[in-house]
Amino acid sequence: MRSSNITDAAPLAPFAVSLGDPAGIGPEIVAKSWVMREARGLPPFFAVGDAASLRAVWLGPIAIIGAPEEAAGAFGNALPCLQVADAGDIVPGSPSIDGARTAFQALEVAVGLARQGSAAGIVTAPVGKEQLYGVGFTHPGQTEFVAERCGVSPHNAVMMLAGPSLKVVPITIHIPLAQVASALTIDLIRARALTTAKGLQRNFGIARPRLAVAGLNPHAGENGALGREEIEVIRPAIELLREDGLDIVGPLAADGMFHARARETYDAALCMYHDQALIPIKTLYFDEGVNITLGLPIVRTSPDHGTAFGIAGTDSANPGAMMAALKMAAEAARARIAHG
Ligand SMILES: NC(=O)C1=CN([C@@H]2O[C@H](COP(=O)(O)OP(=O)(O)OC[C@H]3O[C@@H](n4cnc5c(N)ncnc54)[C@H](O)[C@@H]3O)[C@@H](O)[C@H]2O)C=CC1
Ligand SMILES: NCC(=O)COP(=O)(O)O
Repeated sequence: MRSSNITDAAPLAPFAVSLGDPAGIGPEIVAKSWVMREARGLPPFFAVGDAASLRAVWLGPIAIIGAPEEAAGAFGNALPCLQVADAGDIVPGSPSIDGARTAFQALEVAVGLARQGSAAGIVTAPVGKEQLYGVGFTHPGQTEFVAERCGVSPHNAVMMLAGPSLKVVPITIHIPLAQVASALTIDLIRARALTTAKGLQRNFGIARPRLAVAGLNPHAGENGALGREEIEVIRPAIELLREDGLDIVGPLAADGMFHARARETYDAALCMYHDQALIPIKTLYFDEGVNITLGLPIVRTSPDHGTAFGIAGTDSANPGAMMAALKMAAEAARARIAHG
């Protein structure tokens, strides 16, 4: 994959890191990232959530801050934490209603801080979607929530998962597999592709992004013998996107487009459904994969993995993806400054 030319000279405000579900591994990977801040060259950041969720899994220094402006001064000596709610009794691995409410509130506060310019962007630790749905969260995921708070329609907010040699975009995201074919429209593919191309320019400094589009059906439909979505929806969308000026190929057979040589031919793969996109990236880069939302006025990244309730509280969570998310957030913020 081509590398972008991003300077790391620009000074940045600290990033707001929502701690996610207090009973998941979010607090642990945020604390471990703070410990590794100098070794990994991480940008300054502050946690947003209930400091008790950090204390439940970590003995290190925490500085409770009253405002984001206090974070930069505290960051060198302690993990700054903006206390937003009381999650009640926190038992790592056992999610609760109060914990889900705290995760929701932390996300809300973090987005607000980034929107008002008090944070350079947001990095979101994992939430339990089932738990959030139980406390009135009506969006499929954090991606759509952040988009709405930023005034961006969900069609124009793109979920991209990124690792060192692969970037993928699911065109449809958190919907049942049985609904994928009917949810795929020319307009949706076109909106996602245009946002992806702009996002690659703006956040990664890739001047002329090359996009590859997967088919939906086996062998990209075999000219209609194995399904007609490629002929009726995907190919017409690609033709329109070429008229829009994009460098774009497809529909490609999905099973053959993720090997190493194929990955060198494009900057991002547009995939038709969640697992078509996320299986290759998580297989290659589970411990360093980053979920970045394109199309927003603010920078938002997240580790690619979930809450891992099964290992929460065991001190075995790998902070690699969280650290990669922090680094990518800083690179995206600097690229936006450099490229406008
Ligand atoms: N960005 C987000 O907020 C995301 C949230 N989720 C949520 O997470 C919950 C659990 O989802 P799962 O499908 O089980 O995925 P998961 O990513 O939480 O766990 C999958 C497997 O990977 C392991 N794992 C995950 N992160 C790890 C880390 N940093 N270090 C070591 N091992 C790690 C887990 O122990 C488990 O074996 C669900 O409620 C889902 O909604 C899932 C993906 C992303
Ligand atoms: N599987 C990716 C995922 O669940 C991330 O969703 P989001 O909460 O970042 O929208």
